[in-house]
Amino acid sequence: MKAKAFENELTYRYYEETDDVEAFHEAYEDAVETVRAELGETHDLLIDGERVATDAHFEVTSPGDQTLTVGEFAAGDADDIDDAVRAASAVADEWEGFDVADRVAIFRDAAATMRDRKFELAATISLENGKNRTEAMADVDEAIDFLEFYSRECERSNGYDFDTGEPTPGQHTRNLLRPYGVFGVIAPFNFPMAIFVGMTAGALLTGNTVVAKPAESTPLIAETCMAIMQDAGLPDGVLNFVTGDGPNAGQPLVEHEDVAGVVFTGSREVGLSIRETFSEQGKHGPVIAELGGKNPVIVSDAADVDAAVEGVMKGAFSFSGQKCSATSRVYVHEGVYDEFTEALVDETEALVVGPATERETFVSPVISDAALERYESITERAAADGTVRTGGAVRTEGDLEDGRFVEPTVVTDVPHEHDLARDEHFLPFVTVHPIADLDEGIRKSNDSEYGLCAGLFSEDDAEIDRWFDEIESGMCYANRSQSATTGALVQAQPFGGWKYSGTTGKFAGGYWYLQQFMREQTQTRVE
Ligand SMILES: NC(=O)c1ccc[n+]([C@@H]2O[C@H](COP(=O)([O-])OP(=O)(O)OC[C@H]3O[C@@H](n4cnc5c(N)ncnc54)[C@H](O)[C@@H]3O)[C@@H](O)[C@H]2O)c1
Ligand SMILES: N[C@@H](CCC=O)C(=O)O
Repeated sequence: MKAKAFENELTYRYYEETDDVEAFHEAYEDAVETVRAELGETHDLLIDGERVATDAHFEVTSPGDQTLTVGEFAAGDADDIDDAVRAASAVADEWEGFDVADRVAIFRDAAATMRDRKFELAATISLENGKNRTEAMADVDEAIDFLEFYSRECERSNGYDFDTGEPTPGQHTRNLLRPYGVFGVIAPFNFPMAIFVGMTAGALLTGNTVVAKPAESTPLIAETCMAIMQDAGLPDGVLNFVTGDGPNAGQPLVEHEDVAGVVFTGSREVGLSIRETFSEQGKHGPVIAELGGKNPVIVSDAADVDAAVEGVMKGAFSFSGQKCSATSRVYVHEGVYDEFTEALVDETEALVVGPATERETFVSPVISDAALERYESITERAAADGTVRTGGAVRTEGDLEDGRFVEPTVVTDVPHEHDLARDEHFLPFVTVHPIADLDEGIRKSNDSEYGLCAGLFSEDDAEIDRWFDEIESGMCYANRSQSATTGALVQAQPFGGWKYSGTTGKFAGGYWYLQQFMREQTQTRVE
């Protein structure tokens, strides 16, 4: 059955197709200047529609230039979380009672505002989390797509409310999905707009109220999006916003007795600990968690090697590998291993490492000092236990001096069983391994606790069919030179993982996502 067409927001592609790429760059660069001039403010929480100041604050600086203060943000704690959850509980019945058309209208209005302000939003993302301009705009586009797609799905299903008829005379029946109550939304830094907006809208459109906590390194774009949704007409208390860190704001949110469900995207460790907490507390509501990946790509001897090199390079190094979907291990048929590896090294060495806002930059900064230290540690181990074919150094020259810049790194000669090829590093770091045949590639690809994204390069249809059948992965891409494993589009490529890459087996941006935020009820009235 064919799904109803959905038009994705594809901003950069639109400018390319209309032969007006220069206009894209000018609009973005103007927006960077405007946003930069407004950075450095102090930001409060939002609870019950009111701005709430805290005594303690934390500073966020730009990863590409740590002398640039993005802002001072309220350090929310357990008391703030309690106030926010109480506010969300107080309006839960009222919000559930909203007509689905009225809820949808609010989120469509928010999508329209984001569309109008997309260059400002992309510039904010670049300055706050270090994404280059095309990656930042893709983040904005995906947020708009989530709002439009989830709105369409709520409308199409009449808010998941069905008149199930009169099965026997006099029994009038209705089957519907109803919200759980208050949802905690806990977001990661790496898609600070799309994932924050997508999870928040998922919970709210389905009639839950929300307390949202963004990642501590990206509160500004989250606050901007929260304000857009609030201004689009959300009643006070329906969406509450608490900035702060994991232990002091995230953990109390998860543990709060009136929080019925949590939607989380982030590391496996934190996601599983949230599920554990729910289980220990005897909570019955859902923990919808999208977690990490260790995404394999197979390059067969029947591959277009140039396409494979391009796909792996983009999959591994876009946004400096800080994507759960990043290509991180490549299994290459020994017949094309040398050709592939040498070309990958050449292409990687041609990539520009630089500030996110520079036009030529491909490899932008990494998010934190911890990420920088992790890079130093894994590249040292790669040099000791294998061969660093290119990369391996922290870059500090010229205008990179005040940022956290590292070289994209290609490593060979570490065994498939090595930690470097098994653990998620979330950095521009890829290992390449020779294989004898597709069997070995599939076996090694599947030999992982993760199952998020996978790629195959082969011109042989029988190999592709077999790989689709046998690969243990949520997202499977064959011959995708635009990126071997990253860059899913809402509706056509719903995003999620198997095994430890997710807790529910249902994917964001897909047809079975929203139902997770609701529980079923059957009503029978005898007249
Ligand atoms: N599968 C997906 O769709 C997907 C998408 C994006 C990122 N990710 C994963 O996210 C990770 C990177 O993001 P990150 O570094 O922001 O992840 P993280 O787990 O460190 O943090 C995510 C969020 O959890 C909060 N948090 C931390 N400790 C907490 C606790 N004890 N209780 C409650 N909340 C807590 C953080 O403050 C942050 O808001 C990677 O593992 C990546 O693979 C997965
Ligand atoms: N949805 C994004 C990844 C989100 C996680 O980091 C992609 O498809 O690349």
